[in-house]
Order: sequence, then C-alpha cells, then structure tokens
Amino acid sequence: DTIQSCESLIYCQGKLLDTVQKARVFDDSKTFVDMIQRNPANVTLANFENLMDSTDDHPTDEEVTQFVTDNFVSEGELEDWSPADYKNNPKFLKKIEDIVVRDFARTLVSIWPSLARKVKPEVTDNPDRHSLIPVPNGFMVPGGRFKELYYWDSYWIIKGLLLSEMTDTARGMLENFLSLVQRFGFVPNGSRIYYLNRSQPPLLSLMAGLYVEATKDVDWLEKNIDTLESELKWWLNNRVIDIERDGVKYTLAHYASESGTPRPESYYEDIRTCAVYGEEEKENCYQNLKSGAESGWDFSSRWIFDPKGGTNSNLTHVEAKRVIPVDLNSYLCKAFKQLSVFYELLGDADKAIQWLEKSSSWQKSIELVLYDRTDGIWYDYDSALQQPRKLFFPSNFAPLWAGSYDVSLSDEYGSRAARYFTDTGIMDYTGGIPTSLDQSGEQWDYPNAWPPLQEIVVLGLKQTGNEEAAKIAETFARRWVDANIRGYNSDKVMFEKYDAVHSGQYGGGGEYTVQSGFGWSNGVALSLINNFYVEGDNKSSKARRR
Ligand SMILES: OC[C@H]1O[C@H](O[C@H]2O[C@H](CO)[C@@H](O)[C@H](O)[C@H]2O)[C@H](O)[C@@H](O)[C@@H]1O
Repeated sequence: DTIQSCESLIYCQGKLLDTVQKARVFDDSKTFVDMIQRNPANVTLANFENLMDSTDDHPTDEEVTQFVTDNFVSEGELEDWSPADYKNNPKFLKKIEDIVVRDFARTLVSIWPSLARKVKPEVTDNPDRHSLIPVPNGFMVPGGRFKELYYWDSYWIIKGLLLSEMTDTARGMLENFLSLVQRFGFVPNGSRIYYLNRSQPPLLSLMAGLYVEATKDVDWLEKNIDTLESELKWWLNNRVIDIERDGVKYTLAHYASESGTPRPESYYEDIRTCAVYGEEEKENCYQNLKSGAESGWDFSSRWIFDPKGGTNSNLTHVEAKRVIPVDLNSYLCKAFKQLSVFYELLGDADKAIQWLEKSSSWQKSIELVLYDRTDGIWYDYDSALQQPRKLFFPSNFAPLWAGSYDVSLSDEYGSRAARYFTDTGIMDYTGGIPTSLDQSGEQWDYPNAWPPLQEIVVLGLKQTGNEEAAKIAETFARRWVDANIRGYNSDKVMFEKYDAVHSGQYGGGGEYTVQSGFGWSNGVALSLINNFYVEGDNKSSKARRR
C-alpha cells in the first residue's frame, strides 16, 4: 500500500494554509510550510479558529502575520553535521593535471561540510509540529531554500561524494531514501510531508549502482535489494500509461501526480495559475502542476501546450501528464537493467532475466515511439495528439546517457545525435547547453543551463564512442567547468543553474530567486572534471581552456 497524500491541516491543505498563504506573509511561499509549530498541532488549529472567530472569518494581513509569529518559528529542526568520512584531499584530486581545475575541484570538495545536515531528535519526537520528514542519517542538502533531502538532486550529490571518498555519507543518504520507500511505498520529491503526493525522476537504483560499483558492498545490496525493487514496482504500478503510435499500442511511463490541490510550497502561485478554471478543471490544473514538479523540470515549455500542441501558452496550460518524456523512460530502462545486474551479482538468475526482459521491452518502445531516425534524436511524445514534440531539449539525449538504445550501433546513433546537436545551433552557447530554445521566463527553459542536463548530454555523447560526438562532449564539458570556475571566482558560490549565453553568470526565471550551495552543481562539476581532466585524458587541457 502506498501513501501518496498528506493529510496535515497545517502544511498541506485546509483553511489555515489557505489563509496564511493568501495573506503573502512571506515573499517565498515555501517559507511558511517549512516553519515549526510552537505547540502541538491541535493547539495551533484551536488558536487559528479563535483568530477566525474573533475576526468574523476575515482577518487582516497584519492579524494573519501576528498569528504566524505567535504560533510558528523558523529554525531548529536540522543541525549542522560533520560527516566523519570528510577528507579535504581525496586521491582523485592528485590526478588532475591542470592546476586551476585541481584547485577548483579542491574547493568543491571543501564545500561538502557546509551542506551537511542531520535531523534533530525533536522532529522524530513531535512529528505533528513539523513538515520535515525525519530520516535516520546525516545527508547533503542542495542548499539555500532547499534545506531538506531531494530525490533526483541526490544522484549527482552521491556521485560527487563517491569521488570525494565519502562512501559512508553516500550509504547513509541511500539508506535515508530506502527508509522513505519502506514508510511511504515510494520516494517523495523531498523529505517534507507536503512533497508526499509526488516523486521525482527515479534514480534510486542508479544511485545504489554507483555505490555498489565504488565499494563492491554486495552484503549491503543483499539487505536492500527488495526495497530497491519495490520502488521500481511503484513506478510500474502508478506511472505507466498505454499509448498509441501509428495504430500500434505501447506501454511507457509519464509523470502523473493524482493530487488535485495547489502545491503547499507554491500555494499562492498555483492558486493564481489555475484561477481561470472552474472547480473540476482546477483539480486537473493542480494535478498537472504537481506532475510537472514530479519531473524535476518545474517549470518548462516542455509541459506547456497551446491548442495545436505547440508551446505558445503559459503555466495555466501546463499539461505534463499527456507527455511521454524521453528522460523518464530512459531512467527507468537503465534502472531495470541495473536491477538485473544486481540480481546477477546476488546469484538470482530468474530475477536477473525478468528485469533484463523488462528493460529490453522498454528499450524497444523507446525506439519505436520516441526515436526520430531522420532527425537522429529522441523526442517527447504527445499522447493526446499522438505525435512527437519536435523541440530541442537536452533530455532528448537521455537514451545515450542511459544506454537505452541498441548500443551495438552506438557509433551511428552518436554520429546522428552529434549532427542534431550542431544543426540545432547549440555549439554557439559558450556558457553551457541551454534547457530549451524557448525563452518562456520559466526556469527550465532558455537561457538557463542546469547541471544534471549538462552531464546527461556530455556523458551520453561521449559514451557513444563516435568521434564527432566525443568532440562535442569534450568541448561542452570544458565550457561547463570553465563557466563554473568563472562564476565561482566572481561570486564565491556555486549556483543551482547558470546562463548558457553568458558564461559563469547565474540563471534566473521561475518562481523563486536563484539558490546557491549547491549539491548537484558540485557533483556534476566533480564528475565532469573526473571524466575530462584526469591524467591520461588531459593532454592539452590548458590550451583548450577558454
Ligand atoms: O519550490 C518550488 C519547487 O522547488 C523544487 O524544485 C527545484 O529545486 C529542486 C531542488 O534543487 C530540484 O530538484 C528541482 O528540479 C527544481 O525545479 C522542488 O523540487 C519542487 O517540487 C518545488 O515545487
């Protein structure tokens, strides 16, 4: 049984949340739902009822602000934590020939302790006073307003931790996710109860793959394989859809939250976005916003539809559920294969075959529904109009990253993808690969360049072994590292996203101001440095640095 909703009348739904968020007590809607109650929840609710009674149900914004001050505090559920396995000079740094890049990598490693947190015992003792979901082990947060554990961010955080030889911290984070699966049946978007009605890109088994590869810890795998499997089954049971292309039926996955209420952490924004609709359509509008958030791309023209199936509209027309996303299906295909590898390691041949077959059937559907042979790339599929969305997104390259295509033809696939990359004009962007070519003002669009998407395209192209693809990969890995260094030198922080046009400048748009820290930025930079700047792979790095 899975719990996919949050019942809290303070943090998730109800009059109190509605009143506080509509009063705009804080500029950022997330601030309120992250607050701690001074009293048990029943006292907070009784105090709120008194406020409503004494104001004839119409408190002024000042009265609401006073109510929040009297009943909530901002800080105190997480403590800074010193990971015992932190080292400031992990071995891989020595292998980096370029001194500037080596120093930068050392700086990235030195940021880990500032992102390390542990949940205080008070949260476990008084769960009703907090929106934070307690997890047993210390972990890395993304940074800034993102003060909790995030699902897909952690894939790249764990990559960086493993390069930094922080295997205990990586294992602790994995076990946090496993404990969430055991409690809720799936991994929520993040470790807050208001994230309980959606997940995020399914990368848990792949994180476990990174850990097992680095440590060869098969005993750990044996203990946790059932939970890893149950997470993937959750996706198969809850996020799969039958679609039709050219008269043939296929089964693939989509992002699809069932919850038809505003996101509590963006309550005011969602109410405004869906205001044009009547009650029933509103529910659909909220479900689609939450499904967009489940994709990790919140928000993007990728989920926006005009009546003709184009993107010429706005957030009110986010229809994430109708999209069959290239990246989601590639992650799942790779995860199924990963599970098969795990079962082989554990000596369970039947299960190994079962998951390999699942991966192969997924791969076939990806090829037949999403691949465009003429353009040499994969496209998202619009299940409503039964047609591909032929738009540039870095996620189009995800099958190369995930190996979810016929890898015996990798040179051909790589060559075609390289041609697509240059034909779409992406070579012009010196600050990184843009998220789309649509300047919608949303944060997962042009001109923003996001760290995980850089890794997916760059490693995807590199892994094909095709010469042209490998050249593009190297160019963009170096451009990315240069942009990160430039940004760090001027602002002394790592940002969550950058600007593809102006190298090193931070990105913008969307519903909150740019955040720094930053978990996945550090992980991706370390991963690309490890792939492109370490000894043997790095003959003339100084000459090529721009
Ligand atoms: O508060 C708005 C949204 O914030 C998160 O999304 C963004 O930050 C996450 C953490 O770095 C990242 O995983 C996500 O891709 C970003 O778009 C949160 O995950 C959303 O659910 C939330 O609505």
